[in-house]
Amino acid sequence: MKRKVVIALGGNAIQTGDASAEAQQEALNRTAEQLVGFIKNDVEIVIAHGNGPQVGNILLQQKAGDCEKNPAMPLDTCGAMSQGMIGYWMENAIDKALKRHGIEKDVATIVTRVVVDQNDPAFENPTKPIGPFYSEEEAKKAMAESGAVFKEDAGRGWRRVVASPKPVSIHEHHVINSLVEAGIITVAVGGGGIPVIETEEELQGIEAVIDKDFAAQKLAELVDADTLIILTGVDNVYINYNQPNQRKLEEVSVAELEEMVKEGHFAPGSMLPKVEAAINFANSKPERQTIITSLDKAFEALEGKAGTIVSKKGSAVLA
Ligand SMILES: Nc1ncnc2c1ncn2[C@@H]1O[C@H](COP(=O)(O)OP(=O)(O)O)[C@@H](O)[C@H]1O
Ligand SMILES: NC(=O)OP(=O)(O)O
Repeated sequence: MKRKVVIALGGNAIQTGDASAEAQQEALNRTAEQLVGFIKNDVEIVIAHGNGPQVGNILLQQKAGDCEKNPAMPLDTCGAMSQGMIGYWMENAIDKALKRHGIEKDVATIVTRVVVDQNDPAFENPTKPIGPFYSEEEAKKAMAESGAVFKEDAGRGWRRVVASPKPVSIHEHHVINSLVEAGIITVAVGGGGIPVIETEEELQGIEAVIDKDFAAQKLAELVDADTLIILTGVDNVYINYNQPNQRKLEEVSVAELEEMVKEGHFAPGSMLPKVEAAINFANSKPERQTIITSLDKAFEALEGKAGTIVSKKGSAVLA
């Protein structure tokens, strides 16, 4: 049986500072080249990606110009725009990479709606940073003028924050699974998916941005993937991160990682959601594993030779 892997791409896979279309497409060309390793080895992949910088910028662009003739779109619709934009760039980048390697395979993007609970406490406490960074002075001025919430983002500056409810279900998961089973490289739950709530009549968009790591975890469960790979800016997860006594996690069990969460080793706005998503997926079935690593190490990690590998039984190897 072929391996089925859901890959969640971190921010640096798409944007490394320069927010222009050219720079983001260039970053995706490099990302696609790394992903070819999976395809060459006959691994079926679903690609999920973030959208924090992009959806924030799209939201800002809504305010430009004549808002009567050119009305601003709400955040859920901006999320859909970011899925289309990044999916389009990703398709181009993957097509080019496949061509360079002489591989014939199709790639498709699914505009994905993700159902959330309208009573999720996240709606009362916005935490998801989107868009550009500001100085404290600029952020406080924008808060006073617009009522939007801005918070300091991990020592990097101030950013707007919006609600980030947990994904409950993924409306298009059957379609996504059909594509993957048909051997099509599938881009899905972009930006964590478009947040919707279920009413009796319809799926209704709601203003929020879902965390892509949690959405990728939910999708990996629903398409019955064997592995969830969370790609980010580091090769491994660390305990005592950035301290003289930091230690790299290689193979780790769910129970061991849960203990480390309790000890406060993982930063809430960055590594903690990844670790939580990793635990949830690995815990969902004994044969499932989650890998957290960098894009460069992704394929090596799938072979068990790199990254932090989380499974139900694990075997904590602290290097
Ligand atoms: N305990 C930890 N171990 C490893 N990295 C950590 C840890 N705590 C925080 N980090 C930081 O979190 C980053 C990942 O979060 P972030 O950049 O927000 O994610 P993304 O790649 O999805 O954009 C890592 O690149 C690293 O700098
Ligand atoms: N939606 C989301 O999780 O985006 P980032 O990964 O860019 O924060």
